[in-house]
Amino acid sequence: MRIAFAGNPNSGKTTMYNALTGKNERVGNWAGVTIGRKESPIKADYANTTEELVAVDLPGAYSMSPFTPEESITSGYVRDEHPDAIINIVDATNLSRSLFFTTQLLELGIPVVVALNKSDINEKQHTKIDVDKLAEKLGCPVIKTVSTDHKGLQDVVKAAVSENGKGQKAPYMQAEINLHDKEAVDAEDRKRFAFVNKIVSEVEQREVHTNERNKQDKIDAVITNKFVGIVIFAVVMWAVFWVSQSKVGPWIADWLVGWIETFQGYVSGLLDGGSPLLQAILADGIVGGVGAVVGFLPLVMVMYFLIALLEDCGYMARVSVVMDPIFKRVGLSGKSIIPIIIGTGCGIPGIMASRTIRDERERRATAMLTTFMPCGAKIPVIALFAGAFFAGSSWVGPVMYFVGILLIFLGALLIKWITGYKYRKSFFIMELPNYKIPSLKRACFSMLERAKAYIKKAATIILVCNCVVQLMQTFNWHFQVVAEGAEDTSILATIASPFAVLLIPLGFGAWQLAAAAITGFIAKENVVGTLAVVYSITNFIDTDELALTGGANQVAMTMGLTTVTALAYLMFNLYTPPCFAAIGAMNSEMKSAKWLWAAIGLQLGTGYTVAFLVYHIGSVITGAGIGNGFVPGLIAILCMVAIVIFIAKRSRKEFDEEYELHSKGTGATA
Ligand SMILES: Nc1nc2c(ncn2[C@@H]2O[C@H](COP(=O)(O)OP(=O)(O)OP(=O)(O)O)[C@@H](O)[C@H]2O)c(=O)[nH]1
Ligand SMILES: [Mg+2]
Repeated sequence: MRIAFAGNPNSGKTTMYNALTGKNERVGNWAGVTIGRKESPIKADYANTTEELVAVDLPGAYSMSPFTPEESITSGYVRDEHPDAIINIVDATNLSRSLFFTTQLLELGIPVVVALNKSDINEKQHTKIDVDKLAEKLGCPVIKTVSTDHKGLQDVVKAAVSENGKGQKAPYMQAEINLHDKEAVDAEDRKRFAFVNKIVSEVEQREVHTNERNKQDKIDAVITNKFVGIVIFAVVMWAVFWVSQSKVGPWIADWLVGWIETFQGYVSGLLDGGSPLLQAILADGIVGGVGAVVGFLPLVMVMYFLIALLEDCGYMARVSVVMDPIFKRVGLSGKSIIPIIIGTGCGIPGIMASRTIRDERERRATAMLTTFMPCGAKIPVIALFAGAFFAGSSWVGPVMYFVGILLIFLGALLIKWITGYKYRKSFFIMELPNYKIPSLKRACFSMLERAKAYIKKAATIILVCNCVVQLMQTFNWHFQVVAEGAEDTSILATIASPFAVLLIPLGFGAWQLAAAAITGFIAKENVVGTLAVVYSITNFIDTDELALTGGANQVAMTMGLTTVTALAYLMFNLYTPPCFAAIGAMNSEMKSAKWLWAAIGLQLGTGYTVAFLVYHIGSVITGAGIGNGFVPGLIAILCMVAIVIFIAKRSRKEFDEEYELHSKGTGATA
């Protein structure tokens, strides 16, 4: 028997699902946490039958007429796959809104059991709901539950089992209307609301006590204030970074890296005098590769832990509200801020977080732009260049984040311009959940969940690629070990050289730099490791900690970059496409080859243009005059601009035609 869990967003479906199945699916104190359907058997101690009961957790929905991809998953599932029963999780603190959906579910002919969840909050607020009367009005069993305390869950499951196969009479039936006729649908919805409100007025008794509500409203007035809200947000994010990047994170990282170094030394010792192939694969490739990633995994994890706390207490939902007006100007959504923040840890979970954005165009644009925000893997690259070329100046890091934000806004404007956004309506409905004390346990789970995406990348792509790069660096095309001083005969050098030519207009046409940038697409942290190896400066760069350990001047000299070209190269690495794993995540979120290629094109173009501008403008400012390859570089950029204009024109035309057709169809005037 399959039991579907359906209800409004943030009503506690996943909490109940986790309690009944023993799973650990993501729970969060904001609407739209669950984005896909999940299935698992209900534990035997909750099921009073020998039959196997399978629980199906669904994304939250306000209505059976889908408005978002998540809502269509839910309505599609209950309508087309006919579960044997539906447990409708109702947020008891918001009865009238929840029952709208309940009455729609009751029309489907599938047995429904209503779980009046969060009834603990109602008790605290002295709100009384007459359960028997509600059950009678709805024509289905109604049971009070507290999912977080596992209260009432057994009864709910029992009721669902005993309703199986029974007929229920829908209390309200929608008239036959044309579902494409917006006005008719609106009129029907209003009637349904009136019906629901009448029930609520009969079964619910609210004690008018506005104190607590007022307190929350007062806090919200400050936190979501247009100006103060942004300042608070900046301070909160600064604190998150400070704790995760310079306090707790590094302590744990140092400790872990110590262990891995010992292990790497041990493996190298075992292989000493053995085959260089094994040495390249095992000690440098595998152990070194994992070490590089594990080195800053703790930083990312501590950050995710703190973000999870912020989400759970209800703050992140407010941040979306504060940021919405700003993001809306450039055609994104207030919710875009969450992927961008998460993306500062790792682009993959960041891109995945864009899934909760309702509008498809906004969602794709967010997934496309999120990785302009420097991720954790880019921090070692920034640190190396700051150390070697800018005397460790503290402005380098913040400037890179600032430019990242700027590029996100500019990119969003460009996408808005290309896609003819002005014709489209944008909605922003973000319910503000109640504030609550965040759960440490849940923050741990959330942190592990997000870190998993990251670890998976480390265990697969980075590991394999690191091995391949190590091999390509160690051997030449005759598969002989490359002699010292002849590094430019290695496989890697010969592959990277043609790319280096393309980089001359950016001020860094050496094969070593091209090779490092290429390995950067595998994983950005590779840039540092590859530079260390190709320039034989491993004595100054710790390839495990990916950090400059001294000799900043020698490193700068060996690389042969000026401060201007170094800055151009750094920015090129930061703002060109992210690593392959993140591109893979982009692909699965965008679900459109056209958008994916557009994203890669945009990122390549942006990185190239930024580096070009920094190099040539920087050269002029520092008195060196226009740099090398200005004309070919300019031609390349003008070609890119021409392509963008061409695409924009074409898509504009399509939109104009579509819009004209649409306005004629509905009789509206443009
Ligand atoms: N006080 C109280 N809080 C609850 C209860 N059930 C769930 N919550 C909280 O409600 C919030 C939302 O829970 P989820 O299980 O993620 O809600 P959901 O319905 O799956 O949400 P979406 O996936 O976004 O549709 C979390 O902060 C839970 O801790 C309950 O019975 N009482
Ligand atoms: Mg959920």
